[in-house]
Amino acid sequence: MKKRYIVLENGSVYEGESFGSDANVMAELVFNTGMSGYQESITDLSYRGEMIVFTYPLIGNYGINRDDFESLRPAASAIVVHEIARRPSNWRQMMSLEEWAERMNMPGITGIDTRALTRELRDNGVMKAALVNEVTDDIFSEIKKFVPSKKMVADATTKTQYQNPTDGVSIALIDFGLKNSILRSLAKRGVNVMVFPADVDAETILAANPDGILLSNGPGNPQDVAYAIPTIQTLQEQLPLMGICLGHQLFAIANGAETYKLKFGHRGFNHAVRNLSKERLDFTSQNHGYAVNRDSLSKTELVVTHEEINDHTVEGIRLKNHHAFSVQFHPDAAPGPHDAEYLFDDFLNMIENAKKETTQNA
Ligand SMILES: NC(=O)CC[C@H](N)C(=O)O
Repeated sequence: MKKRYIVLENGSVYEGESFGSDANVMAELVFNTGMSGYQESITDLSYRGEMIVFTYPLIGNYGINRDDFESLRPAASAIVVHEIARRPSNWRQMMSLEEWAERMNMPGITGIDTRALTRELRDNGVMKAALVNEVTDDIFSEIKKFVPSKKMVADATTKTQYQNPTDGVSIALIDFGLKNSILRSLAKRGVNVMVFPADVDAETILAANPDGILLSNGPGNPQDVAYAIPTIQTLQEQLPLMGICLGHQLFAIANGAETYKLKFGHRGFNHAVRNLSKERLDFTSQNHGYAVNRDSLSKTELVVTHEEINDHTVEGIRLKNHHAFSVQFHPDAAPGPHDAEYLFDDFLNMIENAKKETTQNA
């Protein structure tokens, strides 16, 4: 195997061995604490522009299967592992992670002390980094100069509108880089899903006559998706609305709140979240580097509904006097626990109640 290096913007260099593509890449280096679920994470479009360090020491031990894709190609820029499994074994396995990385041209590095690397990221915060074949003299200045794309959502979203038609309730899903498991969660509930590109306007959505609006997860900084804000503002006045992850952050911004970048984010699936109204704790699947600023909520009509139990960051909000709420975590799970899936049912109930109110007031 060929030697490869991870070079961090703070000057640290880690040596390992290449798998998959040996192209040089620059991205933000983040860590994921899931003990499994690498296939879902690597293909989750929210990871665009990010290189994932897996803290679990053996990655790839059950290979790649047909069912767990969150999108059909790798979304992460590269992956960093302590040890890539050489002999994966699982009844669902189609091929090894290594083989898939090669086919998909995804760069990877193995043989890294991921514990030391993660500690660096925890102490310093997430950093820009390069995965390279050679540590050149000018690599550090190149990393410093590297600016992550502000068009990640535009690159991840669907280019055309499409539908998963059923006779059920109709939900317009705005795709900021959606995970397949959101579609799976809606399909399981018989929802007629209409998926729209991220830059859709409110008129186009309203013309399709949906019963509710769902804002998906997605990559990058929510402040780079300012073009979606007027659409959200118009739609929340007319229809029940739910937001997930990036969709949650955009819903917050649309209502006057602010977002900020977390030091090292939440990426894993053992993040316990308290539902403040039900006094209920759920283990949740998370993948976010930004969060809603709690202090900024005081000047809005938003209330906090969920918080992370360790760092108390805002994990859910709702809009007073409206059928509209959002969560920072993934009720669709994948990877991770299904504790929070009830939120899709809450949303469908909300849509039912809103319909009843409209009929009563008519
Ligand atoms: N999973 C997501 O939707 C992530 C939202 C946003 N890109 C963040 O990192 O905070």
